[in-house]
Amino acid sequence: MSVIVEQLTKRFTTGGTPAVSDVSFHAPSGAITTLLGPSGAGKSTLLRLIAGLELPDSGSVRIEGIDCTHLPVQQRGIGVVFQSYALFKHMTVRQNIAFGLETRRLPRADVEARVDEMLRLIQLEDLGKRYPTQLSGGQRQRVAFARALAIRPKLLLLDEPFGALDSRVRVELREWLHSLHEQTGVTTLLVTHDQEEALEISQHVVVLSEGRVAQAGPPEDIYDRPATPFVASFVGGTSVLRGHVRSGRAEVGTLVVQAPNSAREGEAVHAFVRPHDIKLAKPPQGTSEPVTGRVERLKSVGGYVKVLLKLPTGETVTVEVPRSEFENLGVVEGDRVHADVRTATVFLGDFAI
Ligand SMILES: Nc1ncnc2c1ncn2[C@@H]1O[C@H](COP(=O)(O)OP(=O)(O)OP(=O)(O)O)[C@@H](O)[C@H]1O
Repeated sequence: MSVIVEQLTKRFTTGGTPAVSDVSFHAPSGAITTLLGPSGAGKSTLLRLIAGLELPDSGSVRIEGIDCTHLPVQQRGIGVVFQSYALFKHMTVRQNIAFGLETRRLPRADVEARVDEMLRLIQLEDLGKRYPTQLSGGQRQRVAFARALAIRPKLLLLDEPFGALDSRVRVELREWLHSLHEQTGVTTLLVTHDQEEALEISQHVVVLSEGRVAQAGPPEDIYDRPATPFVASFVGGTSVLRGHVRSGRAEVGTLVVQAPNSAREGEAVHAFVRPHDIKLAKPPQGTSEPVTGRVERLKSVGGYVKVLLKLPTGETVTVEVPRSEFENLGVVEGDRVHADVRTATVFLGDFAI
């Protein structure tokens, strides 16, 4: 059960900028595919086009090999969960889960059995008689999943399903979705702007920017081998440094990193450096040897310390140092330090980001 989207374009205003522009991608069968991108990238519009809640100007959507581009929502075999719970307030949890089954006129006993199965799946067996207002946000969202899955959809579409929840519940439900997916194996498309969520729970990621696909592939590829400066800066909390190619290496500020093989002497470069890919060292006391930069700010964030390093060029680099390592380092704000870049992604050329 895969989804193939081909050259999909959608404009909301005639002659205006398309919300989705010539988008093609493949969501593999049985996998979780995330549509990842910043606000306004076109993620929800794309999901709504696949669901049949919007019609494209051009292009096609194929679900399980069938061209669904112009099929009504009910005939696409999909389940949808939105950010806002969208449960029926006047119905109990059981009635909400049964809703889709009843509209399909299934025998009563089959409906009851399926609702019981769904309540077990979402681990809310004891709450079937409650109304949505008597549930926590996380529980409501689990009911929304049960309702979407009850009809045995071929495809599950999730539009920021954890977006309205606090960060602790979000992380819990992320784990929960992972195991739910292991149990059901339903092909899933998840819209999120949260890169950690995308990298953690999906097997395939489609990064969108301004209505277009910036890169698609397994999460490791997106993280380790970003194809464009946009992907490199959007995924991984990178610092961007400008510089030039000198003797086959990229000199960015006081840092030196590997340049692409095709680099020409003197060519402009942008280096994208991840916060945990820099190693800091304090120069021995009393030496006047040149350093990489000065520690402008230190901020302890849970298990690591965020160090803002100011380079002589005026550029700043964010470095994340594990707490234990930071204590051995012994630096305070204002200290001058050495920095070594373990790895960086370098793009050639002069461009705006
Ligand atoms: N019904 C609509 N009418 C007009 N413009 C729309 C409509 N829906 C979306 N847009 C526009 O299309 C573009 C893409 O919006 P979309 O909601 O798909 O982005 P998104 O990536 O899901 O963003 P977010 O993460 O903020 O929800 C935006 O510029 C938005 O203003």
